[in-house]
Amino acid sequence: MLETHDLRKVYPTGDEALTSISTTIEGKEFVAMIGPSGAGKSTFVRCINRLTEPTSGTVELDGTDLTALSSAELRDARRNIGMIFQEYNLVERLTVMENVLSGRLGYVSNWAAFRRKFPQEDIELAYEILELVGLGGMENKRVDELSGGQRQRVGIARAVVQNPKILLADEPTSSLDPETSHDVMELLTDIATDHDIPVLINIHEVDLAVGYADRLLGLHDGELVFDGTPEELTDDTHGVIYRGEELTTTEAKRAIPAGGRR
Ligand SMILES: Nc1ncnc2c1ncn2[C@@H]1O[C@H](COP(=O)(O)OP(=O)(O)OP(=O)(O)O)[C@@H](O)[C@H]1O
Repeated sequence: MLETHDLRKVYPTGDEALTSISTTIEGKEFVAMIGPSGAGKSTFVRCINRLTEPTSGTVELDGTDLTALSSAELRDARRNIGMIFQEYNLVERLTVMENVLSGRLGYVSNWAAFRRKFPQEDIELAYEILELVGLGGMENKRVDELSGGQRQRVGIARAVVQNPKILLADEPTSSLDPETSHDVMELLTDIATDHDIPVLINIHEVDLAVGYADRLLGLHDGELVFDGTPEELTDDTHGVIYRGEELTTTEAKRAIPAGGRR
């Protein structure tokens, strides 16, 4: 279970990207964070694994406060957090298999990691996950020979091979065409369900969020102003998230978290 308490981020420029975000994500939930450009979606996702250092507040993963860890401890803890990036963050000149296995680097000794020697069971797991993401038989292809959608599948496979406790995705569909975006969202849904891993993504396309997520978190100006199901995203709540409007109906107010805009 992931829990954030009063998570706040102020960048050195003085921009307050997150005000005080408290929320919980658990089970096999597929959660999509939505909101206008600059609302703080990316900052929130990146604060969870401290790719961006939060200014204050805590992030607990299964009871461990990640914000209190030393950098060595954080390296170990990050094994539990799979991360999928907008621009894939793959090593282009390496093969699909080498990229996927890099998700196991945190589990092998430094020497084995240096020599890229992985146990047989890691290799078998990687094959299994490549099948799962629809890349069976492509393990020896170089990543720079793949399409954007295939690259993102490699990125997803690399995150899943870690056996993480949560999967985070920072704009996983932004670089993809609409059809491929649907495929990737479907894949993430299947992973949440079949692997029992909660998935948290931040996403621009509201229709994709509504079509696939179990739950939506709406950010406006660094404030969590909506926490509800896709069905609860009405014109009214949409206005709260995207235009900072006040709520007018009681139905909409039900979907606003404690501490959020009322
Ligand atoms: N490295 C940074 N240094 C200073 N300010 C930053 C930095 N990164 C983000 N910000 C600011 O923090 C706020 C939130 O940015 P963030 O990228 O988290 O929003 P977002 O909702 O993900 O936006 P988008 O949908 O456009 O990617 C914005 O005002 C942005 O300008």
